Amino acid sequence: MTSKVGAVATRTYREKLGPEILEVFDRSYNSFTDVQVLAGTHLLNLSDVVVESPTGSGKTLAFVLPMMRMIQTAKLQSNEIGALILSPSRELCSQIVSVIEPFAEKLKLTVETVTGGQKVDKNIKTLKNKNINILVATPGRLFQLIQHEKTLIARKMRTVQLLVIDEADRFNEIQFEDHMREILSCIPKQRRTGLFSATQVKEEDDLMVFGLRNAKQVKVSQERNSAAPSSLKNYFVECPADEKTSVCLEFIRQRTDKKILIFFPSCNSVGYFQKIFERCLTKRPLFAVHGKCSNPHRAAQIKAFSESTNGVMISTDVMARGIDISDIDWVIQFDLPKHSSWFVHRAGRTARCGREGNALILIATEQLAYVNFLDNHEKVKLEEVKVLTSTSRKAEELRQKMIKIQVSDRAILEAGTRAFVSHIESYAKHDCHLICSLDDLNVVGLANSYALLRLPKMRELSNRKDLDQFDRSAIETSDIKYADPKLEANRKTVMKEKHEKKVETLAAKEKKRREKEARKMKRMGGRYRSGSQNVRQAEQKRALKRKSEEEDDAKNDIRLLKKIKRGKLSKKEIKDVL
Ligand SMILES: Nc1ncnc2c1ncn2[C@@H]1O[C@H](COP(=O)(O)OP(=O)(O)OP(=O)(O)O)[C@@H](O)[C@H]1O
Repeated sequence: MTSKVGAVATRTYREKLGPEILEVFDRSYNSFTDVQVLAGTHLLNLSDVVVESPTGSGKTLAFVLPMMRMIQTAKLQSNEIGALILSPSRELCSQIVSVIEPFAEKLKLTVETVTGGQKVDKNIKTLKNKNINILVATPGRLFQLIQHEKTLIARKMRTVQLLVIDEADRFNEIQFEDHMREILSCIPKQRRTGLFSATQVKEEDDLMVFGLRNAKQVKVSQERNSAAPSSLKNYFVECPADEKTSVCLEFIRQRTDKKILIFFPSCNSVGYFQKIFERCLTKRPLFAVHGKCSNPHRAAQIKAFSESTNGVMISTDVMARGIDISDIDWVIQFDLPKHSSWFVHRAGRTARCGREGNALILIATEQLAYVNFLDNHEKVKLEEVKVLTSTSRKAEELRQKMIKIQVSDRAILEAGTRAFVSHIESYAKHDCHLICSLDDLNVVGLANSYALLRLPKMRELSNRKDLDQFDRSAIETSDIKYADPKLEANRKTVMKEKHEKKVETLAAKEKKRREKEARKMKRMGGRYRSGSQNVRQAEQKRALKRKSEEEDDAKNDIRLLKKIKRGKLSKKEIKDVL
């Protein structure tokens, strides 16, 4: 990496750090990187800093070195916390601690971490009983501890000289805002604050939340003002959506001696493709991590991948930021990242600190606009490559193989469906939906890349007209068994119970229907009966009425006849009668 910082500034900075810190630094490094001199100088001059420097440019030491010096000169008591470092993931926290430890050992300072995945009561015991000079924490866990022990934590942190926020632009995401506010309420305002990231927040009010005072802006960029290091070559390969998995595998197969990191959109995608890749890349060491794995598993997988020479790691964005594995040759992105700023962080897992590195993103034909977007908005220029060994015939052969793998174990069938669902859900939320919308995505093609046997019903796909192009497999999925005998036995029991419940429900429905029908007939019958009854009654009434009318007529006639016989009828009356 060519340095743009002058020799005088570098020398002055070295002198400020003091002999003990330099002794440890000189054991591992020949010279400072630019960001280390620029950011370190400002912090030691007691200025707040907002630092933006490409991935892999040495930002960790850019805050660790001045931090150690600040604590050393503050002459803290053994149980006083001098610095608080916040980082978004437990892996990054442990990575930062590993950089701090050699310096802490030399200066006889103590470092502790509080992160997710650790037991809360263990964290509280550590805070209560241990001497801590440097605390490295994930904001979520520290926030949780403050909820439990605010007084204790505020008391422990009243001597904090420096607050460092690593991957700072992440902390502007909604879920961190409350955490940040609560944490800042526990540390002194007269501290120094340093924000570090390869893609820094720009808006003033986004910076306000961190309590900065007259912060110095440190921007170290290389060509085209990009957050990507100049030693990183970025590529894209255009492929039909239904050939993505095939292209990805062919690309890996062509690089048998390379260490490759592949980003998938979700935990479920990582879980599913781990099972597929295990059966397709049989000779390659394969590793997988995602946010739902336990701490020990994640740490073990990352360590094993770091130590491998040609390993393939499939991961979610839990490895997208900060993770420092120096000899990754290729980073592959299976699909667009959820946030476009993450593209640089993902790709920046390679080409660390001046080393060469390559990154590839798989772009479906309908996503090509993303290439220009990256060029214009993330200052990242992508060069097109072809994966000539991947053909539509090979993609279909792979799809058939993936179907066979799913048929061999229901757990993989279900993992594939969950993976596809979470892929679509993630895609529906990415921040470039104006240029790469879900509506434009070839969902049926992507479903074939996942080798789905059935298209799952999803709210996100409910209005689509193209789903009937999906070739629904003739395989009866309900016949696919779990490979795990216990799961299969349980499934059979569940299916039997479901069947019996269904029979019962149908029988109950039928009974209810019959009863309802009977009641209806009864009502109808009654209404019918009462109807005919009424008719009869009406007829009877009419008959009675007729009868009484006839009787009245007969009586009138008799009365008239008598009048006529007695000559008592007037001419008019005779006329009326006739
Ligand atoms: N002065 C230096 N000389 C040589 N290598 C260095 C120097 N400082 C740091 N490195 C190495 O460079 C690599 C990247 O360092 P670091 O992880 O701090 O970069 P970063 O800028 O924080 O990257 P990211 O943005 O991905 O978090 C590490 O392997 C580190 O050991």
